[in-house]
Amino acid sequence: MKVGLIGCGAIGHFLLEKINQEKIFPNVEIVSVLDEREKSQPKLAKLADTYDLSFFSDADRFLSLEMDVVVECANVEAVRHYAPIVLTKKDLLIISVGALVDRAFYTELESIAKEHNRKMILPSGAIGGLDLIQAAKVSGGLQEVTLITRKPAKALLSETVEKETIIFKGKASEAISKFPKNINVAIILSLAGIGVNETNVQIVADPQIDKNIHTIKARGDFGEFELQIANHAMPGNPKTSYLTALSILSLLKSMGEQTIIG
Ligand SMILES: NC(=O)C1=CN([C@@H]2O[C@H](COP(=O)(O)OP(=O)(O)OC[C@H]3O[C@@H](n4cnc5c(N)ncnc54)[C@H](O)[C@@H]3O)[C@@H](O)[C@H]2O)C=CC1
Ligand SMILES: O=C([O-])CC(=O)C(=O)O
Repeated sequence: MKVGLIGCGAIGHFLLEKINQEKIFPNVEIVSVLDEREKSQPKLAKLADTYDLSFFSDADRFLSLEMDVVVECANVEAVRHYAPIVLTKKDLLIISVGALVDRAFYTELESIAKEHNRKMILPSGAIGGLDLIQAAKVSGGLQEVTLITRKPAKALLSETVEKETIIFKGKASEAISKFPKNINVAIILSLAGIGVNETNVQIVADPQIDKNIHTIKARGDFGEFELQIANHAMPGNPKTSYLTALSILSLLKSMGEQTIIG
């Protein structure tokens, strides 16, 4: 399976290391990277050489390559900009799912994917339990979903705080507009569950912790559910949890398999 990346920061580098260098999947290879913000040409040339791939800052040339799936690991603006065009040509895995908070945009992407017989693939990212949330809502019986995200204060705030501080309390739709690089998890949880206008979100900046801790609580006809994930950060980006990159790897692996789990 040939993979293209949009964005080559902390997640992109990790995927290159695991897939192209360690070759953890025999039939998967990253063949190309688009990173329009990376202006350092020598750095690009070195990466292209190290990982044996093509590097582009031009989307048309990137998309003209043969690729089975494009993995977005850039940011929500990149999704808004590239997703409609990518989905006319390739399957697209989106990690900056915050861009899908806009219902009209999400519907537009779904209809482009349908028209061009492409798939839009949305990993669980830095959280888990989405299998349960989806099952719980399948016939309408999911009543309440809450996400409490606790991150190191320096990952969320430019100013210092002395003690834990609730910096946001509201719905997922508002949370992502205020913290687009920190709370994509609220949007994937909403898409799996009861939607961005119904999912409750609380964000806590905590100067005492060094992990990204997400607690999900749900209630419905199935019963009650609570799950807490204490994530290590990605080397290279304290805002991003390591599990996010693992969830992309895991989905890429499952795309080549016959059995579906979960
Ligand atoms: N769904 C989830 O659970 C999570 C999602 N995320 C998302 O993943 C994204 C990537 O995370 P990291 O790798 O840690 O970020 P990063 O900041 O280390 O890397 C992002 C890369 O994207 C590139 N980029 C920015 N705009 C671009 C554009 N328009 N076109 C092409 N490349 C562009 C930058 O140059 C940079 O190299 C985050 O911005 C966030 O939106 C992060 C954590 C959890
Ligand atoms: O990585 C995390 O723990 C969560 C995150 O940044 C996001 O959802 O955007």
